[in-house]
Amino acid sequence: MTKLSVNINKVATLRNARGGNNPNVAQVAVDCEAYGAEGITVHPRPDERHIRYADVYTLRPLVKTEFNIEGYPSKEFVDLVLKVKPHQVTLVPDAPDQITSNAGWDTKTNLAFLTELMDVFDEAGIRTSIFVGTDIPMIEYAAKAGADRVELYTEPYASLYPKNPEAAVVPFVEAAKVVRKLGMGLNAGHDLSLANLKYFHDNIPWVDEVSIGHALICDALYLGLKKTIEEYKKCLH
Ligand SMILES: CC(=O)[C@@H](O)[C@H](O)COP(=O)(O)O
Ligand SMILES: NCC(=O)COP(=O)(O)O
Repeated sequence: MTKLSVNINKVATLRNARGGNNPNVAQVAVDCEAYGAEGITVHPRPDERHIRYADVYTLRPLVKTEFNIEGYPSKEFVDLVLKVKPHQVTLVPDAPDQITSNAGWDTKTNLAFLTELMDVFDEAGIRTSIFVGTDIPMIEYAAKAGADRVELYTEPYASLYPKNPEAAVVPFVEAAKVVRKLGMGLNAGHDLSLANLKYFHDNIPWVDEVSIGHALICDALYLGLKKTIEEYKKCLH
């Protein structure tokens, strides 16, 4: 079964626009779970332009499904994750001022750095995931670093999908097969949407979890949050 983890960054973006507490990010997380989300993802960035470090502490006792914290492993981020102890931490190689994630790790160059981090999080009992592209050696080095899972960066799939779905998914199927062979769990995310999720899942039904934020929150403007989550879950069956 593939779990749907809702990334609530964009809910925080809207809240931050006025400086108050509307929408209430914590309540939205609770409601996402009530509507069927099997996880909540947050990606705190150094400028706190959406999810703030304080939100992460607030959310921890409220999230009853799976809490996934994504981000670049700066000292502040690692300290936050070790204090909050989510179910899963996903390491993403983003620069501090990056608009959004736009690549996976070079796991070969960063092998020593990532291995050390995997050890730290393992010791704290937190499942680890490394954000990677579909380049097979990058997946193999993520396994060498000791990651429990990888998260495939799906933006290249999402951008090619409207023109050529088959060509878009082929590298992801190949990468997903390697992940399975190496005995790691498989996550996927970035720009997944109601338009492209079902085809992705039909081709890679063994994906453990997808984390979806931007498109899902946009769809919720039209469909409402409950119906939106139900529609995304239908794509995963
Ligand atoms: C790793 C990843 O693909 C997502 O976490 C994405 O970066 C969401 O972050 P933004 O909401 O800041 O775009
Ligand atoms: N890990 C990907 C994620 O959490 C959400 O990415 P997006 O759907 O906002 O592009």
